[in-house]
Amino acid sequence: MASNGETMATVRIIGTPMDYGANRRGVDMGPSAIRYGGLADELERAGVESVDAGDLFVPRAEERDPDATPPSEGNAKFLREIEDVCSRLADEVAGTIDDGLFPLVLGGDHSVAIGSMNGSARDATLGAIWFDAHADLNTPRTSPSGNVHGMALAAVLGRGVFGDFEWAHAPAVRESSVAYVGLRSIDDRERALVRDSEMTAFTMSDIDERGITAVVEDALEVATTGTDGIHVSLDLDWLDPNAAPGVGTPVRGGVTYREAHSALETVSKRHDRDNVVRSMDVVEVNPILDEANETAGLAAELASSAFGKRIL
Ligand SMILES: NC(=[NH2+])NCCC[C@H](N)C(=O)O
Ligand SMILES: [Mn+2]
Ligand SMILES: [Mn+2]
Repeated sequence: MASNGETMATVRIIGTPMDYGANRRGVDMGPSAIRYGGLADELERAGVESVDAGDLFVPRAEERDPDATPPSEGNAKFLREIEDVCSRLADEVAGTIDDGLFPLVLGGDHSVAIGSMNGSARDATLGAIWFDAHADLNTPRTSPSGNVHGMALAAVLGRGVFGDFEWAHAPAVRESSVAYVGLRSIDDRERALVRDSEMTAFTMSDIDERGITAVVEDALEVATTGTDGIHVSLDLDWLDPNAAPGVGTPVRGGVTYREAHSALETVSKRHDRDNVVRSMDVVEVNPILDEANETAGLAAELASSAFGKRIL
């Protein structure tokens, strides 16, 4: 993530057009919308080389074999479809890192992070920063919706039934190395899970009080301490709906356009110094709900800020 591309590895874009985790509502069109929103140009302007691996194959649920294992686990909708996609995504991400490239995964709903993080954590202990309005820490037992995007982080951490699923649980991601930034919408049963966890949770109130830079610097400390590198997971509903209307689960009171850029620049500056970021995903862009592709364009811009784009 060097500002002028001196030390930044080539970025490999991996589209994952999956909407199963959001109960199939259009977020599968995110990868095309983000590309159309100017991702390659934005990266080029940041001085970052990129290659596009195209999109992972995501079968339509109607085509699944009716004799295969049951589609869901308890209340978790489309869990088998998500397992199939995330297992292949994990291989892609791990292979990309092996090739010395930097995986940038375009979602898709937030359950793609299960695949990205499992791939990134295959040969390394991995910290993470979760930029999101939501904690995504439900399990099939606690989820009010049954939507796996609200369980993505719980899956990676092996909580509840996910502890039995090798494709979901990444033991090389320790809870104490995960930091949330920007939380503001947590379900009743999820609140205790977050409070009792070993994760560090920076809410919107923390950002109000301390400013985005101090909070992101602390989050970087949490995620880099005792790990080989970090995963950056960017859910576009982290931003205020004024800036990012094209998401399935918008929540008022999010970060502004400027705060978002500033946060990712802070990540990028740290990466310039210490080469800490291993992988990133940009998720939850829903073109059906967007206004003239604004949210997808913003996703492209924010990715390039993360990779070193500067104003001057
Ligand atoms: N990645 C997301 N947008 N997650 C939204 C989750 C919403 C809610 N907490 C749920 O479990 O259904
Ligand atoms: Mn999320
Ligand atoms: Mn969210």
